[in-house]
Amino acid sequence: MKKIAIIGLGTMGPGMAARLARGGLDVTAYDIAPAALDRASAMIATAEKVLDTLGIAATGDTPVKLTSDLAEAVAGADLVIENVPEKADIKAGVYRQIDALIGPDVIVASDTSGIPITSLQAHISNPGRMVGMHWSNPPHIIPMIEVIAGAQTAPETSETIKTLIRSLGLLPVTVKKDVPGFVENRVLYALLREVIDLVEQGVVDPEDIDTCVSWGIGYKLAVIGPMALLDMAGLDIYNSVSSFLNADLADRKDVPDLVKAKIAAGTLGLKSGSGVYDYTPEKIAELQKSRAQKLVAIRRILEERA
Ligand SMILES: NC(=O)C1=CN([C@@H]2O[C@H](COP(=O)(O)OP(=O)(O)OC[C@H]3O[C@@H](n4cnc5c(N)ncnc54)[C@H](O)[C@@H]3O)[C@@H](O)[C@H]2O)C=CC1
Ligand SMILES: Cc1ncc(C(=O)O)c(C(=O)O)c1O
Repeated sequence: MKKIAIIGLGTMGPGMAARLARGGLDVTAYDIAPAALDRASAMIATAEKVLDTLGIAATGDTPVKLTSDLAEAVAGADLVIENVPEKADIKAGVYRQIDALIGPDVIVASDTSGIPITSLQAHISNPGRMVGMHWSNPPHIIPMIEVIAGAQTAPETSETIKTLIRSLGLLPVTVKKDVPGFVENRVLYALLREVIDLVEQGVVDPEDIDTCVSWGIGYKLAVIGPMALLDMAGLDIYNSVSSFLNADLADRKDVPDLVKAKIAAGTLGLKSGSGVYDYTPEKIAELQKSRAQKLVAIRRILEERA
């Protein structure tokens, strides 16, 4: 694996491009939107500084190349990673475009947050070469990457991606069934459903639930995984609490009203300056810097190299 094309340079693409290039890979990145290409250079430069802080030495010195030409991006690529919006029709259109430009042996990976790979690989002429490669945000800092095979993914395709992830010093997690949301987002969205419900019901304010989760279960889970936590608490305790609590937990099937109202108002979070909280441009810059510093410091401790 030498040459990688990244398609889509929004929230995820730039950090991923920087991380792969730091691993010695020859990365070319493409976006359909000129504004995204303009923003990408600064985002890649910021990610590179964080990688320096993480002590991840460069194994080559090929800088990420940016292009507005899809054919140029995928020319000679061994792997194409798709990072376009989480809309099945947009992704399908991109796969059809890529398919006409690449040979049958080129691996096509999707960073989809949870669209089953089996449905996406219907748009690729060699579906055996398509696989899910789900990074976590921010992709240059979080070392875990889910690898998901669709019904038609060849076992060697998944193996090649896992080998690549390990060669970068990152952690592949094999998702054994192509379920919506895979594993990480099934867990995260179970948490987010409950959190939003508690705020909507007036049980707790956003600031307090962030304190509760970050300094309670979040802090603990970084060291003790949830299955290990069951043993630490005692399965008898889980049995007692779950026998009355599970039936009371949020179970709504649709998008919560709080989120629908914010979307209707155009308040999407950091990207629009307001979401659950309000942000100034200065506050966003400060938050991104301090969050990266703290994530790097925690990662160094968890890797026992503080
Ligand atoms: N935002 C997050 O925290 C995470 C997102 N993901 C997934 O990664 C994928 C990308 O997500 P984001 O980076 O957040 O999205 P985004 O909306 O920030 O960026 C998507 C980029 O794709 C570009 N694009 C749209 N149509 C295109 C086309 N036809 N060809 C090339 N580029 C095109 C847009 O111009 C934009 O720059 C999605 O599937 C998402 O679910 C995965 C992990 C975390
Ligand atoms: C809210 C949210 N949704 C999806 C993802 C993802 O992993 O796809 C993330 C993330 O943090 O990476 C997320 O925060």
